[in-house]
Amino acid sequence: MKDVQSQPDRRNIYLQRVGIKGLLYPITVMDRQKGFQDTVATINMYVDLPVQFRGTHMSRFVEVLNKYHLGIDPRVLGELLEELRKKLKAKTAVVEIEFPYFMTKKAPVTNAEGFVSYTCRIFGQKTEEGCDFTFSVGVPVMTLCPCSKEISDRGAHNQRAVAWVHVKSKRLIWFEELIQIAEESASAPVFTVLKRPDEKFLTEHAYDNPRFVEDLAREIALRLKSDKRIEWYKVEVESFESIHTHNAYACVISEKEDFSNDDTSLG
Ligand SMILES: Nc1nc2c(ncn2[C@@H]2O[C@H](COP(=O)(O)OP(=O)(O)OP(=O)(O)O)[C@@H](O)[C@H]2O)c(=O)[nH]1
Repeated sequence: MKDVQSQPDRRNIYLQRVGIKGLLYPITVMDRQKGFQDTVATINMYVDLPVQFRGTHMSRFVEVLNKYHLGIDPRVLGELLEELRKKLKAKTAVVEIEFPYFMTKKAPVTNAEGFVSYTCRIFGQKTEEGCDFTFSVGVPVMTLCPCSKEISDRGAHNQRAVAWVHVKSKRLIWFEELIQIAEESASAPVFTVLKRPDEKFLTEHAYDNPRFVEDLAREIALRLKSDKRIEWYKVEVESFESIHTHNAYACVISEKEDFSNDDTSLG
């Protein structure tokens, strides 16, 4: 059978990224409470393609993933990326993994339990220089507006928001730790199961902790800045404003790195 992908190409155009996108795949991730958690990921995998090749060998991406998809952690991902580079004769290999991560949360007053899902992302890149990983988690929270509270005789507009926390770190940081930082920094966390006593508590707790999106981004950044394990961070807060047709947004990127490392654009 002719191997079209291996045919020479004469257009002299280097392709930074070729590969597969949107692969739904079962994975196992580390879980601080239970050891491991099975979930379903959407995976993108890319390599670079030198000018002389017509196409990459797409079947090899999934062949490599088949060997490594259990126990997704940085060591395993480093080996997966190195094997991709070798199998596809590439200089750079990239993997992007997004998955729902479930934690059981107890309501603040009644301890009623329910699963809350958090969107987690792992970005990994391997070049001749080495390996680079960014871990991200989107945390749903509540924000209550400080201005609305200050100027109104009664009440204050409040809404759900999402705080995206992106970190590069020297040592393992649990997603649970980043989730806790975001929830403690917001006006209030959000839950799946809430009884009336819980609802009363959260309503009053949020009112006592008003937060602009700027406040929440800064509060989270302060906590990340003081964590010696963290080499780089980016915090994005987007609040789904209850009184606007648009959202409010704030972003802070750690001053340690330039923006070129910013492989965490949302969407
Ligand atoms: N490079 C490339 N491959 C594509 C594209 N669209 C589909 N493919 C598929 O990629 C698959 C080929 O993958 P390869 O890994 O080259 O398959 P193979 O040559 O049998 O496997 P190897 O012997 O490992 O190279 C086929 O199913 C192609 O149809 C494309 O746009 N670009």
